[in-house]
Amino acid sequence: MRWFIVNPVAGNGRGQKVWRQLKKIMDERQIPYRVLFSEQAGHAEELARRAVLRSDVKSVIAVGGDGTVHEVGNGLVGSIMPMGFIPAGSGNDFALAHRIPANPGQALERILQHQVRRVDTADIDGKTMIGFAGIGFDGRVAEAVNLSSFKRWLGKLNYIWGALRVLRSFEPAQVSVSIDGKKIDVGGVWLIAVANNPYYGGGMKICPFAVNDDGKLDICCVNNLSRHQFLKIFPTVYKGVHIHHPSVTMRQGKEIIIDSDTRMVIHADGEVIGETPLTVTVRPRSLSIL
Ligand SMILES: Nc1ncnc2c1ncn2[C@@H]1O[C@H](COP(=O)(O)OP(=O)(O)OP(=O)(O)O)[C@@H](O)[C@H]1O
Repeated sequence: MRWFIVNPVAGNGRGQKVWRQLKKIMDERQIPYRVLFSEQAGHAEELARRAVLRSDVKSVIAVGGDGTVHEVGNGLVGSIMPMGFIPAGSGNDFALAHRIPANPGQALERILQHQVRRVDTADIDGKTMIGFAGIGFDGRVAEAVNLSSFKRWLGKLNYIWGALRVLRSFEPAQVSVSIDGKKIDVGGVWLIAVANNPYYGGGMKICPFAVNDDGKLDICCVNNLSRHQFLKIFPTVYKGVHIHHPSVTMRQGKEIIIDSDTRMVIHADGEVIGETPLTVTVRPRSLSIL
């Protein structure tokens, strides 16, 4: 039996609408399933953990946005239970990275084919990042977006709205970064992104060469920029050409330890999970996806 974990509030209620379409298809084709709705933040992870303990569950299908992928993935990581994803959120970067169709019927079709792949995730002090994480500016953007009452109306523009809002007050920090044991001190840091997938923030190609089963994390560090310069390179991230800017450094590694002189917010898959200091460690091929 397949379990659907539906976030009804994802994408301004799109989760609920998408579920109605999926239900119709599953019922018409008489495919056995069970549906569970997440009732609050963290609930989808708990439901996914429950599925892992059952021998009658063939796959767990997350219906929502990247936050739902984050929660369901946290519940399944380390197990062999495959995760399917039907995009119904506002950003859907996981879908973009895995070429999952935006059309719910087509995305379901792919899941029903049940082709399992193992992908890397990363541990961040006990929490799991599925696709991407960010420290600094984009942590603050995730915080602003998740607290905002406009979130439901803006869709993909959320992140741009959040970025413009945070830009006014953001102060870069002095950061120490250790990648696989090599430590460097970096001044004027705006953000450090760590990624398994190229996309985040609703289609920004922050780490354009990230590969999700290579056992390595891609790192993008942006530092030493004025507010004006930062605003200027921001749009170039959509095409991934920001990597040529002298203030952008790209690296790869398996373990990244970051500390900063002032508090920096951390997000994983768009969900705020804490503040610096932090240790990010790759977990090679630790999640099965469909
Ligand atoms: N029943 C619920 N009521 C309120 N919040 C919920 C409920 N179920 C899940 N959540 C929370 O909803 C948040 C947003 O979910 P999700 O990220 O899937 O959608 P989204 O924000 O629309 O999409 P995206 O992250 O792709 O922009 C998550 O933080 C999740 O914990």
